[in-house]
Amino acid sequence: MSASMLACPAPAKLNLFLHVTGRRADGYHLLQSAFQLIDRCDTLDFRVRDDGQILRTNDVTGVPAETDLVIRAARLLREAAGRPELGADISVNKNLPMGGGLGGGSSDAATTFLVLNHLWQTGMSRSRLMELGLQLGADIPFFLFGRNAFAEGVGETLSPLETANCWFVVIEPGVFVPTSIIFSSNQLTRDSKVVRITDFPDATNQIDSGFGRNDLEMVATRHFPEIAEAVKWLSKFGNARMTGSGACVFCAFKQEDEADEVLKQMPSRWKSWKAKAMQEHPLAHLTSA
Ligand SMILES: C[C@](O)(CO)[C@H](O)COP(=O)(O)OP(=O)(O)OC[C@H]1O[C@@H](n2ccc(N)nc2=O)[C@H](O)[C@@H]1O
Ligand SMILES: Nc1ncnc2c1ncn2[C@@H]1O[C@H](COP(=O)(O)OP(=O)(O)OP(=O)(O)O)[C@@H](O)[C@H]1O
Repeated sequence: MSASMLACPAPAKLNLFLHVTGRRADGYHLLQSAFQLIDRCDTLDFRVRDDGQILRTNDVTGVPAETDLVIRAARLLREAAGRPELGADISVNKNLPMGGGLGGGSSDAATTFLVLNHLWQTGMSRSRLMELGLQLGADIPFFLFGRNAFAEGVGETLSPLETANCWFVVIEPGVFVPTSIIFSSNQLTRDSKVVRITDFPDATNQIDSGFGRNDLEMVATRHFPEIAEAVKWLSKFGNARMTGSGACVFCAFKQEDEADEVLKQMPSRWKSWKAKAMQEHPLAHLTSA
């Protein structure tokens, strides 16, 4: 077997809103969130090996290969398939900031599951891959689900969601936010009222409605003033909020030129960019239901 797939995309996500509605006995939090795919991506290269070795072929700053979710996903898939002879060379080209709330590591892992399941011909269904993904991280099932979603549970109960075909301006405030610090804070409110998926506005009203909020934002902005500053600045142009557990901050716009205008005015101390909403994961076709 000498198959390969190069420059495979691992897109980012934004949490359009994120409510914490409770806490499970194991400490994990019950959430409700709208997950939106955007066209800003990491990319990964895969080359199949037949000697049972799974290797990362490049360095990723701050992520030793042993702890990389990509390597852990490949090993877990091989183990679940019971095929110890399967191997791969994988390179991970990072474009998404770590600890940014954009789900970069989770998306890299999901792309690994999708591509290796295809190249190795391990024949796992999408729902089986989602079960495996959840063992490595709460955001991974969403990227395997393949489309925008209303999420419940710890993020693993997913329903398809219609979202606006809009543009986003995203600010990287330049701080790394460890997710566990935000969730373990005693300042975090954990009692948001449970909403129904039908309460989420339809695609035409989403941008103006400003539905919901990100409950993690209050804690993150107290720990990291840089995030508070970015939210304050971007709020001049619309309904700006943080994604996931931070640090990135975003605002939606109906037209691309509105996003361009905001980027022109952006203070130079922040890295910032625009991205377009995507309706489908670019690799969704690689697996069946
Ligand atoms: C905040 C979100 O980004 C929203 O998309 C995700 O729920 C976080 O997902 P993730 O980064 O994949 O998180 P994981 O690696 O599974 O968990 C990191 C840590 O966050 C906390 N955690 C995470 C998810 C969740 N529903 N409740 C939690 O309390 C746990 O302390 C966990 O140890
Ligand atoms: N391939 C990977 N890319 C990035 N981070 C990885 C990867 N593998 C493991 N990690 C670890 O995961 C941590 C979080 O990275 P990630 O980019 O997923 O953050 P995030 O965008 O805040 O995620 P989330 O939105 O899921 O909270 C990093 O600090 C890193 O140690």
